[in-house]
Order: sequence, then C-alpha cells, then structure tokens
Amino acid sequence: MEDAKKTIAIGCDHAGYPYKDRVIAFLESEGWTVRDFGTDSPDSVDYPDFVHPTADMVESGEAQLGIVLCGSGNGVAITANKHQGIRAALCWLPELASLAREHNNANMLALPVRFIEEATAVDITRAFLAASFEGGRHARRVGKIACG
Ligand SMILES: O=C(CO)[C@H](O)[C@H](O)[C@H](O)COP(=O)(O)O
Repeated sequence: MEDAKKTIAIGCDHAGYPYKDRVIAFLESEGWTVRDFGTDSPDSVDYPDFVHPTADMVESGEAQLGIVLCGSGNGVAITANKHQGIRAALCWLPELASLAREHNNANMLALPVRFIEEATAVDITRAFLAASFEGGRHARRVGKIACG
C-alpha cells in the first residue's frame, strides 16, 4: 500500500507532456511515490480527462499533493479548482509556488509548460514541496474560500 504522506498525483495534457517525465524524475529523487494519470504522448487530448482523476486522488486524501501541467496552466488549474477540496495554484516562478503553499495552503500546482523552461518547472516544483502553510491570518482567509 502506498504511503499517503509521500504520494503525489500528476496529470497533464499533450502540451504539458514534454516536462512531465522530468518532473516525475525529480519527485522520485526526493522520495515521493508518484501516481501518474497521463497523458503519455504529445498526441492532442482534452486536459479535463487527465486532471479530474488527478484531483480526485488529492481530494480523497490518497495523495498529499498534486501537479498538473498544460500549455498555459490555466486549463488544468481551472479544472482542478472545480473540486471542492482542491486549491490549485498556477505558478511560473518558484516564489509564487512558495507563497501558494505558505499563504493559500495550495494542494495542487499547475505548471504552464509553454511559458517556462524545463529546469524552471523543476525549480517551481522544488519550491512547492519545500514550503508549508503558515496558518494564522491565512487560515482564516483560506477558510472563507469555499462557497455554496
Ligand atoms: O487549456 C489550456 C489553455 O488554458 C492549455 O494550455 C492547453 O494545453 C492548450 O489549450 C492546448 O492547446 P492546443 O492548441 O490544443 O495544443
């Protein structure tokens, strides 16, 4: 059985696919068990088909965190954020990834693969994993996000 505390879910579309294996290699080198929901080729696909299962695993608690990749990062972030228990952050700089965890308690990272270098994607992922939620005033604000 996978250790839920060290499991991370990942999913992408064809535009995110070029960086997925590099990000997975980094995650595994850091000791994470990676559950890869695809896609697994540059052939054109529809990102929601890969993001929903990724977000489901995070939302259920089977995975601690999730990472989704597409061209702009917007399609995957918008899709993931339709899940009540998901706070997905679109990040193109490591500093944004740190803040997403520290201030927003983000549990999913959205990477805009067509707008960042591959090494930057790894740097952003590293920052996301290294940071932790600061709580305090941010907990009050995060608690007000849910509606309906
Ligand atoms: O959903 C997106 C835009 O918000 C992603 O960036 C997609 O990867 C992109 O739309 C894919 O575009 P394509 O022209 O079909 O390759």
